[in-house]
Amino acid sequence: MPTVPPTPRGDTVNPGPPGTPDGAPPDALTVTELTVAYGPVRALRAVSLRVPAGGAVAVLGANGAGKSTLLRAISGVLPFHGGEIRGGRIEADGRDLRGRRADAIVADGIVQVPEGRQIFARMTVAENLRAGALTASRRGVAETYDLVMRLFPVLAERQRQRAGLLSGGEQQMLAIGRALMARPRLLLLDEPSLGLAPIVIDRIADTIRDIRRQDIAILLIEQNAALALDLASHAYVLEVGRVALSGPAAELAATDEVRRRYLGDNGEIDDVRAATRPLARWAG
Ligand SMILES: Nc1ncnc2c1ncn2[C@@H]1O[C@H](COP(=O)(O)OP(=O)(O)OP(=O)(O)O)[C@@H](O)[C@H]1O
Repeated sequence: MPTVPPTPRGDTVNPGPPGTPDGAPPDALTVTELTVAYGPVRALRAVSLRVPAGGAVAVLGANGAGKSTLLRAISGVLPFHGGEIRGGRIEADGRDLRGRRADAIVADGIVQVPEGRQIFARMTVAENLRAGALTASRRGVAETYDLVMRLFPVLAERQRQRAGLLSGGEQQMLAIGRALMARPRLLLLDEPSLGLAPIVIDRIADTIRDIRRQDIAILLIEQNAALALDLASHAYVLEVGRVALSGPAAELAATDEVRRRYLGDNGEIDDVRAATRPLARWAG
């Protein structure tokens, strides 16, 4: 798995990879004033956000806020009408993604784990994983496969099993593992906790933390705000297609609005403590 090399800041003789003026790696993703419409329905209005290299950013929002539309536009399956999306592999120096095909964007290093997993049920676990490597160069596939086996021991035990026989949590792990096989620089996660039991969500959350340690940036879309704010260092709140709030995750989690609307703070202080307990760990 390639990692983002540390870049010597301020070194004018060897500024490292192309990127920001101070030689830091370019952001994994920069979205500027993005506007997307479905016919007459404006789903996103001038949305701007960024995911730094190796960073984890969450997008929160109620049903219909535009979260899935944002991911679809980034991954190239939905054309966008206004604004700009830049990102991808470090060598591409923040490539403009307008008009690029979805498979080219995967090859650029931006890989989505779709909502509802969408694994190939009749194929084995190993075949699903290898399918994820189809757009990646052949070099390094075996190493990446080994990394996925280490990250997901449960998949290692079931490599020959048909994917349709896995539990919901295991299928989610397989979907994430398959995305990792494309060796992303940025992983787009669409509602990874959806429909899973709390104990399984904890395991998925641990895996997402492990992935962050591989220097892979993450953009996480979640309705489970407590989980998203726990995993991410920065978050954006979408409301009816616009960014209503953004900031460091721990700060957002402390705002009245986020507590009331997204963390279930209805004045019952015990519930709030339970919902925000993991945040204190991250804030510290
Ligand atoms: N294919 C479509 N055709 C027309 N309108 C759509 C389509 N998909 C989404 N929309 C509309 O775009 C807006 C944003 O939807 P989107 O699915 O991106 O929201 P979301 O935040 O992901 O919500 P959810 O979690 O319910 O999927 C909503 O008003 C929705 O009704």
